[in-house]
Amino acid sequence: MSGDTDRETGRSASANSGDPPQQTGPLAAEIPTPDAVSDLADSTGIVVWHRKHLRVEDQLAVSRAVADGDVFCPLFVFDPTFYADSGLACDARIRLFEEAVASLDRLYAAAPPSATHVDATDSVARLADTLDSPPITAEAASEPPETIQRPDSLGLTLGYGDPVDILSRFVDRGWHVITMATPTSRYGQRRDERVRDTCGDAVTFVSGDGLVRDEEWPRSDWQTQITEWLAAEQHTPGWDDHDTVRVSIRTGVTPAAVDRHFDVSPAKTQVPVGTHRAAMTTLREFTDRVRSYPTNISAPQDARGGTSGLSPYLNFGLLSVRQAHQYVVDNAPSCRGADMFESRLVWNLHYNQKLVDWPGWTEQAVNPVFEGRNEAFHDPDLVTAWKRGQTGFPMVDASMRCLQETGWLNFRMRAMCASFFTHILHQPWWIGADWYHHHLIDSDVGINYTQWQSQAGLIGKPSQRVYNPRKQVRDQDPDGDWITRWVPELADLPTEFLDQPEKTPLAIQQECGVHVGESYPRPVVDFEARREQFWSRYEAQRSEAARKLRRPEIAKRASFSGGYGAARAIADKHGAADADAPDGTQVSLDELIDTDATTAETEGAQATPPQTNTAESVDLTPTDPHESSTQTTIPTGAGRKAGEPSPDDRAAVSGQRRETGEDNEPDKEQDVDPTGQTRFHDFE
Ligand SMILES: Cc1cc2nc3c(=O)[nH]c(=O)nc-3n(C[C@H](O)[C@H](O)[C@H](O)COP(=O)(O)OP(=O)(O)OC[C@H]3O[C@@H](n4cnc5c(N)ncnc54)[C@H](O)[C@@H]3O)c2cc1C
Repeated sequence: MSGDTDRETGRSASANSGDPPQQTGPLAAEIPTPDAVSDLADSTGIVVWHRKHLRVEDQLAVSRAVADGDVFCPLFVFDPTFYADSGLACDARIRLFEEAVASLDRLYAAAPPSATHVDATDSVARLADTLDSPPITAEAASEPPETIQRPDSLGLTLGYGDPVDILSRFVDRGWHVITMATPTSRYGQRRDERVRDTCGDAVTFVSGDGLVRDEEWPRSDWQTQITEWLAAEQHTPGWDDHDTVRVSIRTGVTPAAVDRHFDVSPAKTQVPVGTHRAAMTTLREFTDRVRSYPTNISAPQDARGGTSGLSPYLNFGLLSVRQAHQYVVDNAPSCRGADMFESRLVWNLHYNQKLVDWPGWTEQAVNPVFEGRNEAFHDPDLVTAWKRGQTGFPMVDASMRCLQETGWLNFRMRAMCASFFTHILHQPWWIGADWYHHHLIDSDVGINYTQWQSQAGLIGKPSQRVYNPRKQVRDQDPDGDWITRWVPELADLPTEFLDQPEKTPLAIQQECGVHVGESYPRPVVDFEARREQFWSRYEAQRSEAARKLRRPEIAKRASFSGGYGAARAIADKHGAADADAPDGTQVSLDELIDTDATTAETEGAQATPPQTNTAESVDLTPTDPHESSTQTTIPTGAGRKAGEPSPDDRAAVSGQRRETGEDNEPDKEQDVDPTGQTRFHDFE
């Protein structure tokens, strides 16, 4: 990935300049040994390290700690890295997160067993040098709101500094650490590796989120595993079944102090509050109106109050995906809205599984054929026009302004703006993905970056979506209510010109006082010409990209829900005829054995005859020298759902919405292929 010039956090530079703040509590000497707290000899002390998964119910680390520990200490560490420029989160998301930590603190404070409090006086004193220092921009810092204040009786132990350092202090004092594994990349991945290296056997990452880890082919039978996990009993901490003692160390660190120190000043509007009560209320209210969900997904003004609004809560884990799923299954009427919602929760898992399978999604194009795509066309002026909502395409501009002001957009508008950025403006995908990641209050790395790569067409599937923002005006906002809410300078333009203001006759512009090119920009690019350029460039790489999917390591990265079988089916059907040899693709023994069965299952009646592999193209040597060829696992693709389109593939299946009201309906223009080549019907 090239430079960071297009990244923007919005945080004032001064807040992060100068020396990094001191590490603070709890200090090693202030951490009691487990024996000292429980009065039992050789007692087991467990720290539950919360990162995401900010809840106590259906939280495997919490349940394990309560069951297995004599003493347990729930801990959250404010990591200054997330507040620094490199953190990439807008202040609204940071505040929401702080609210969630404070809310978790209150949940613990109210939960049995009541805590043994330990005062960490040295840490508190050190705070004077760090968090209690005056805010950087005194006039800008307002008093943090009630939602991030701590309760009198503390629940969590709060630390501030490098989590690795603080966790190792606990380990040195005889504690074990348990935490929920989370799909991470970049800094989070490196931090987790440092924790493993530093704490060794004393730290356990548990996989309690339904995702499949530590398997060579995680997508093997994935759908079945997910379905079973969603229906399985939730993890409930056995507060009453165990005599576990809870410890809370009073360090003086509070969400409010951290917030004030970093001058967190959310500027967004309509942002939900980050409490567990609000999460539950949101879920209940959505369940009550779930019947109308299908008709409220596509139009941005309907979606704001019509989709669930649960994404920030699911992202920070105030609710688990399973809790939301089971609540709807148990309480919603049987209807299409409930079915659609439940399947979207599976999509959440599907995309997060992708990040588990390959953390590189944030940095590299998943298909190497597309690495560096559009870098040569990088045009900072076009990027700025897109970010600021000044492209001359009203639906794009309304969406981008709405994103910046509220931190939320519905799926269709997110996808349309991503498609426009990469396919029409021809800009590097990661700049747009980082921009979304900064502004979205629900930004989930596992969904945002994988969706971006998918929308940008970097996977290597033959199907592509190019949204037409003019058509979206006609379809989703025919009266222009939403557009003129966000692009008020078009309010007086007659509605029939809102899809293409530049086509408004001059006399009408004169009459209504909207002068295109002055009060509102002309289109920054020629849409049709740009779209044609995109298609021809894409066609030139399409078969090579499809062919790459045959390589096991690329198929693993792409992480189709249909597993390796789905990737190979695409390669066989759309890759170049000399599929294997030129790029040195290595095919495992089991893959060869499995070819017929898998291909037939994935493609059904349309199965492409299996390729005959030449001797040169086949490497029968297992890549791991410790692994004999018989130990090589069978690549996925077997099973009932093999080769079935993944959620993103489904987006390419036409006609679905007309029948189902599905949001992912391809637009009519998309079905018309100007070059006469296969686009949308490949998976039908
Ligand atoms: C380019 C792009 C970036 C995106 N980035 C994010 C992101 O960072 N975080 C995020 O939660 N969603 C993201 N989405 C997916 C989707 O737009 C949001 O989940 C949805 O708009 C959130 O609103 P909601 O909770 O009311 O959704 P609902 O329609 O009520 O859906 C319920 C939940 O299902 C999941 N879900 C819904 N649609 C999708 C989808 N297409 N893919 C994966 N999961 C889905 C989410 O967890 C969501 O909260 C992105 C989509 C695109 C096209």
